[in-house]
Amino acid sequence: MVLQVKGRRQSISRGQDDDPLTKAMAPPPNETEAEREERLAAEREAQKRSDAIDEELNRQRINDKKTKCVRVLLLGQSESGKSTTLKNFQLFHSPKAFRTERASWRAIVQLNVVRSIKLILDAITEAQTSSSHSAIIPTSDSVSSPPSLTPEHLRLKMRLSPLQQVEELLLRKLTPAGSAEFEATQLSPLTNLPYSARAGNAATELALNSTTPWKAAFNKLIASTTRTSLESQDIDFDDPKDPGLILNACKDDINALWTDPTIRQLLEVQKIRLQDFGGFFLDQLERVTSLKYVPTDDDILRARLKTIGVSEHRFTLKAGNMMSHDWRVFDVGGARSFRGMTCSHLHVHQTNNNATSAAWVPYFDNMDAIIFLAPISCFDQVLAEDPNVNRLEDSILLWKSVVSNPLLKSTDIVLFLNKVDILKEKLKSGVSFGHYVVSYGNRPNDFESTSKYLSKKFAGILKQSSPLSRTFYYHLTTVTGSKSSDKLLEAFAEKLAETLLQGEVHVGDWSTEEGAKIKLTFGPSSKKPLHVPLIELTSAEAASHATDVFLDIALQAQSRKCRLHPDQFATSHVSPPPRIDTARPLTTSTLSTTAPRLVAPLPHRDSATDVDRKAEPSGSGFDDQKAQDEIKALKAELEKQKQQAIPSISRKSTAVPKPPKGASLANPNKKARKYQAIEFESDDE
Ligand SMILES: Nc1nc2c(ncn2[C@@H]2O[C@H](COP(=O)(O)OP(=O)(O)OP(=O)(O)O)[C@@H](O)[C@H]2O)c(=O)[nH]1
Ligand SMILES: [Mg+2]
Repeated sequence: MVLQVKGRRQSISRGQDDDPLTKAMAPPPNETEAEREERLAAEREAQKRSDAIDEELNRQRINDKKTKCVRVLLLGQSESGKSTTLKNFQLFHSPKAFRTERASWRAIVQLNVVRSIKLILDAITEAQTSSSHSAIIPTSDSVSSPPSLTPEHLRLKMRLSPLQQVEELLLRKLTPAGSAEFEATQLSPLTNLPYSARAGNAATELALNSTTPWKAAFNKLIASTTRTSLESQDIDFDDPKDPGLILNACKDDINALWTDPTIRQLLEVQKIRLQDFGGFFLDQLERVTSLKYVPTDDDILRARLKTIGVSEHRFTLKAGNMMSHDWRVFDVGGARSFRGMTCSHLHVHQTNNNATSAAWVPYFDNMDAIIFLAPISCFDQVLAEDPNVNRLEDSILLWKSVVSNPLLKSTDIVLFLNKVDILKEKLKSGVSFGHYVVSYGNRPNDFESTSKYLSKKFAGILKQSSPLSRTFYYHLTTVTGSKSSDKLLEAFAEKLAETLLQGEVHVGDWSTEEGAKIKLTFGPSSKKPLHVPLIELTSAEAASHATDVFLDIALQAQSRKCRLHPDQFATSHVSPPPRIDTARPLTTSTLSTTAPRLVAPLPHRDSATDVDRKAEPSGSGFDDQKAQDEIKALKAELEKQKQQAIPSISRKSTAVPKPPKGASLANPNKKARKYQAIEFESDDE
């Protein structure tokens, strides 16, 4: 009988006999009836245990729902803004935790700077290899003639070679010892380029696996000797191996490269608009390469680090008098290889969207809501993963596959039409939306019309493709955006930080002796500097006071901790703030009056008023009659200045020549053909 069984198995599949699993599972060849009974009983018991575990898991899942845990999944293509949205959640609901990670984000911002420079250096290299250069420049393009590089450009390129070392140092800091967790130490490919030649050379982007404890790894490496006064984050500014030292030493060369008109022209010819890339910080070089640089909240939102895998973040949200809710937000990697979805069933342009790892689908079960991010500014860009696919086209395909997925039929989906700021800027600079989205035709090339058009298209797809009817929720978003009031404050804080860096606040008569009269001078190079003796402080207190107060004002004002009351901001348009003339150094009058003017009239007490209070060194010399008189005189002068003031705070960076606008980012004909292939079911407007 046993032989018969064996024979039957052999007849089913000879190969199975070699399979070790089949061998292990097979009953012993000479099993008796009693043994067989015993084995079957054991198997039944094992099955029972397995069912009990399944039941328990199910119960936990139902309990999760009962305990009002809100589960939100962030979806969208790579660079759509998922992780940035998550950072916003963290910033607003666990700001303390968010800010304790500044030290780690400092390294990411520095890496982003290095990345931008490398992209420029690559562009120079490409220009140098003239034969390939002429092959990739579309001859029909009016701005295609490459500018001539001078020996100075090549010298700059050579002088910036130590940046390679900065990158290595930063990566070593961020990556746990011996691990190869970084997807690559190479930097991002130029994803807005039409040239297929680039795709072959495309290096992978800076990325960290969500399971990599990169922040912890970074923190461990930081010695605790020198600390800033900012919210317990640890940055060792005195570390001789701080990569920021090299970056700081290279800052003039970096600036020379970035502001060079020939280089700007070269970037334009090669259709590189660095400003549109995530992690762009070159317009703020002075600040981000300063030795004491600490990232602001906005910097963290702008810093680019590609997500690999899936990460889960938990918050407790309390809205008004409502019960608090536990939220779980899941952030996934949006690059094609991490989606695990296929769009092959779609009738639009067939994409090579095959899954290599089914990372998204397991998270579809049990979600309360999905936030889907579609970056609408990218209508003229191609995917990093596939330079033949238009990014907007990819977003539409992905949206269609998500809303039509049966597993998600009862899940609410909220659409964020994101990167509105970049879209506005692009349209304003003359890039034609209709050129790429052919069905848009000759409609106005403005934000209102294009965003309305796109929202209707996304709504149409939802309506046609959802298995069950659902409400269309959508928002036009800029997830990196600060409020305009914050922007004004940020401009001020930047100016103040710049002034500090330039030495426009000067600590004189320095002494560590007890009772020494240390003098604080605002705007020492202006006509009327303001001297404030710090007579009531000990020298140690004065030192700490001067450092803490001004670092706090400059750095914390840039964070969202300090807000202008909206009304206050509105009036500042009517009665503009004093002009800070960048042609001359910040004067005493602007410094001593701008800070209180911006933050003091807040109607309620908040962190901003705390900062303000700290900003006035009361009891530290302001009772000095001479100083008081000077302040009065300066205030009068300020009033006079206000009459002539212009309604904006001009910044030094505005003096830097901006790149010429109006250049399209990719080969228009190629993109237009690609995108034309998308069939919107109806084009009723
Ligand atoms: N200007 C602007 N930049 C944005 C906006 N949203 C996101 N970014 C930037 O775009 C870059 C990419 O954003 P991420 O949040 O990392 O994108 P992601 O969807 O998580 O990408 P993956 O992790 O690759 O899936 C970051 O540098 C962001 O700062 C926006 O609304 N405006
Ligand atoms: Mg991400």
